[in-house]
Amino acid sequence: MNDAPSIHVDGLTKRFGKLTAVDDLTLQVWPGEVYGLLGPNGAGKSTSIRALMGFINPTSGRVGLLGGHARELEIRRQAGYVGDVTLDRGLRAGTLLSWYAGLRGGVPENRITELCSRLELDTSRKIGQLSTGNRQKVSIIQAFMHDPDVLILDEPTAGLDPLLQRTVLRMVRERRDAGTSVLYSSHTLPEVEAIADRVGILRAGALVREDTMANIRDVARQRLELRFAGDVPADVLRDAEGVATVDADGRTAHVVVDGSAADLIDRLAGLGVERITSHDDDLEDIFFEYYQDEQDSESNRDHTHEDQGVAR
Ligand SMILES: Nc1ncnc2c1ncn2[C@@H]1O[C@H](COP(=O)(O)OP(=O)(O)OP(=O)(O)O)[C@@H](O)[C@H]1O
Repeated sequence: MNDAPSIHVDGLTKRFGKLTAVDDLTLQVWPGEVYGLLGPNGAGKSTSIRALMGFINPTSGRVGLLGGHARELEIRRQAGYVGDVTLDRGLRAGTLLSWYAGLRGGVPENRITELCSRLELDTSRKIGQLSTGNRQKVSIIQAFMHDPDVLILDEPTAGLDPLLQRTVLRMVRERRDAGTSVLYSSHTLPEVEAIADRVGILRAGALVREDTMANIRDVARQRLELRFAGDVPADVLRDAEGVATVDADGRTAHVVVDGSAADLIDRLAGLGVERITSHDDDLEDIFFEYYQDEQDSESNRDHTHEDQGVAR
């Protein structure tokens, strides 16, 4: 890992009237890392990202990209952003992409063609005639076309079908492997789980948990369904390390394990297990804990809306 983060947010606070949208947020993203910013609607993800991009001024705290600020042209040239990108509806997609290429100091034509074909974008159509998903593709292509050193992606797969979502995740991984720092905001867990090396959970504007995806997986609960050839050896299962609960139902046992299932699997040898099913909701438990509380606190928050004149 390099010794300086490419993206840093230090004590960022953003208030809109009485509403604290972002509350003392601190995070760093290192070269070659994807940082997943996860949180329910209204948690403050977009506001943090807008401040990071220099579209709005922080109430307090500091933000930085590549040792400078996103408002500096040289820094902006090395950054890619997907989020509130306003696209000129009257222009053809191809013309707009060429214009973006010019802003970036020139991008080889075949790079743009390659991205358009990966995302299946028809560049001859006018932006105003494109569906939401196709407009999102234009936004993604302009962000990736110049192989940026930092990528700030605010819900980049919004409006895309599952196949294209996977293409975008693959594109993000390719940039990450090339050393790009990626801040990836999403409100869906499976997406963040699939892409992030580290994850920060934002709730009511504050970071309530930050950890590596690997650590979160290590402590996450697992729900296993074990089907035995004969009776369920419930006592053996209960004795295994990490096993929280065992429910026997005929020849099937429903077992909840905290963390590693290694000891349980060792003990199962020779006990006639015919089938093991793992339910993929282990991580969701962790996240739902936070989401649940968020719904309560959201309803208590003061939603004073002020137009702060977002600059683009
Ligand atoms: N210009 C603004 N004026 C007033 N309130 C605002 C403004 N922009 C955002 N907010 C409020 O700040 C809070 C955080 O919003 P933000 O858009 O950052 O959340 P988010 O996590 O990105 O949510 P989503 O997933 O829905 O995009 C919300 O309560 C929102 O209503």
